Order: sequence, then structure tokens, then C-alpha cells
Amino acid sequence: MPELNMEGNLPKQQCQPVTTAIEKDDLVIPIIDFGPFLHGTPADKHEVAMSVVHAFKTSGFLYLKDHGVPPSVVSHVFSSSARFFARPQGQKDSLCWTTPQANRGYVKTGQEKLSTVDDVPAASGDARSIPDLKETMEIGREGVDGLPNRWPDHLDAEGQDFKAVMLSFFDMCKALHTEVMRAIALGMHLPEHYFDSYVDAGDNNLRLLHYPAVDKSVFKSNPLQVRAGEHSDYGSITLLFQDGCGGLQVRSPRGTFVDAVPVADTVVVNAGDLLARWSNETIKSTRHRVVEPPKVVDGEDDSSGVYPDRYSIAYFCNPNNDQLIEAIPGTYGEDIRPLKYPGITAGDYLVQRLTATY
Ligand SMILES: O=C(O)CCC(=O)C(=O)O
Ligand SMILES: [Fe+2]
Repeated sequence: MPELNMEGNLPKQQCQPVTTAIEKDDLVIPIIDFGPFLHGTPADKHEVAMSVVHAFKTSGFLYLKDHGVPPSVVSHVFSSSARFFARPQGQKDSLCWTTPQANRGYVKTGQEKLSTVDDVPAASGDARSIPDLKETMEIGREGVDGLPNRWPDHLDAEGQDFKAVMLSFFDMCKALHTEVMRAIALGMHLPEHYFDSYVDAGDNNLRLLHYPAVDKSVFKSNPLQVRAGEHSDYGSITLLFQDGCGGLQVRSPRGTFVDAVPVADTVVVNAGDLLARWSNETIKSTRHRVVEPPKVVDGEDDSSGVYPDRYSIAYFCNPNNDQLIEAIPGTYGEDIRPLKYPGITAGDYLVQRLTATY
């Protein structure tokens, strides 16, 4: 077995030549072409896999292009999502989110509290009193006994179309999760299919997000106001599709927030806390947040007018609920690094985290 480099400093020549999307304050987020992983030779796959793992071990974030989910599908999901959020509030409330165990349904503005109390200076009071400026629709694995998705299909034909569009997209993202896990396996010197049986159930969560248009003055008058508070994601990886609006920021190793600008036809992929734990903290789950769009022109007057609506689609991938997550082979040992965590069932871990959030 080749020697593992726990710091993520893989020899350059093993990696695919990659374009850098973001490079600021020691945060480097590459754009990785996933086509050669999906369709290439074993050597191509290996190169892509090394690049993917290198990114997860350094910034915890990467952009994937040629990822296999057609742009036409993504834009259809965005328009279905926008039509859903444009429904009367009463209809959306009738589909409301109920429990962390179910984690399905509509979440109105202020219901999810991502910012933690530590995120603001003590003098500023409790960050939990600053609600995120967003509403979401959470869709889980279809067909789980006792945990039905909250579809609008009984409302009208558009609601039926919404269900069909989301179910099909859910499956495409599930397939992409499996492929990214295969890349991680190869990049960590494990057999390509090592994680397949860990993720085959598709216990994932499709979250549609809508950040309503907001007066620019809201951010000016309250410097702590954000669209989504700083957090890390909980699961294995997140597939994040952004519109062109901007506002996503990632914490750099220097502690600053760096804009992760939208790059057309890519999906942002970031590692979640459970993958970091699973990798014995060799992979990074990096904190991020959503704020108002970055200024286009320096010195631009941002006190008048509104920032437009922003839509994004986050597909939170998880290991199967019943899988015991113990450190990945090769990530711990006497000569490498100590084992940091006991095993935990993926489902238990996620319910614990969701319970603290809602
Ligand atoms: O809307 C975004 O771009 C990010 C959302 C996010 O990070 C989340 O929901 O976990
Ligand atoms: Fe997130």
C-alpha cells in the first residue's frame, strides 16, 4: 500500500492538472473535471481521485465540472423550486417540517438556527436571536416507512410535476454521491467500491433553499445579519448547486471569509462533519455561510435598493442510517495518528446534530 500523506500534501504529479476557482488567504478551492473519473481509463480515474482527496484534505471544498447531472436538469430543478416557494404561505405551511427524525417538509424563515452562540462576541447577545433570511424545503429518501415526504402533489398538477422532478433529481444526486465516494476511496488507497455498501441506501436529504429579496439596508443596519449563519454540514459530503447571485463564503485557514463565487455548470462539493470524523480528521469539514452578494464595484453604494432573491440546492449526502461509522482504514495507527473517535451509527449522529439545530 502506498504511504499515506496525512497532511494532504500529495505529490503534484499524481494529481490531475486542475484549475483553481478560489485562492485567497490560504484557501484554495480547485475546479476538478470529473468527466475522466466517470468515463476515463483507470489511470485517469486515479488522477482525479487524488485531486479530489487532496482538495478535501486541504480546503474541504471543490467545484466539480462535467459531473454527469445535465445543466438542463439542474435548471429545471431551480425553476420548480422557485415556483414552489412562490406558492401562498398557507400551502407551504401545510407541508411543514415536523421532527429531526423525519427531517422532511417546509421550513419557514427563522425555524432553523445555524449560527451558534460562539459565533458572535458575548456583548452582541445570542446569535440565535438573528434568524437566517431563508426558507427551505427538505426532501428525504422516498418510501421510508412512517417518514413520508411532504409533497405538494395533492394541491395541483404543478405539485405533481414538482414531485416527479425532485424524485428524479434525488436519484441523479444519489448516483453522483456514490461516484464521489468512489473517488475518495481510490484517493485514500482503498478499493474503488469500498464505500458502496455504506451509501447504497441513499439516506440523503435534498434541500431547496430560497433567500428572499432583501433591502440592502438590512445588512447595513445590522452587521451580524446574514442570509445563512456560519456552520459546517453534518453528513459525508454536500453537493451544492448555486444560482448566479453569489453570497456563499468559506472560512479560510486564516479565519477570514472568502467568497466562493458561482461557477457556471459546476457543483460545489464540500466534506461534512461525519466524513471528517470517519476520516479520523484527515478530511476537513470547513465552515461556511451565506451573506449578501459580493460588491461588483468597489465603493458601490449598497444602502439603497434590494438584493435579488437567491436560490440554491443543497443535496446532503449521508452514509446509510444503520451503518456504523468507524475510522477509515489507513487513517489511524501507532505510526500514523491516534484514533480520535469511537464508532457511531450514521443515523444516530445525524439526529443528534439536527436536534441541536431546530
Ligand atoms: O445556499 C447556499 O449556498 C449554502 C447553503 C448551505 O450551506 C446549507 O444549507 O448547508
Ligand atoms: Fe452548508
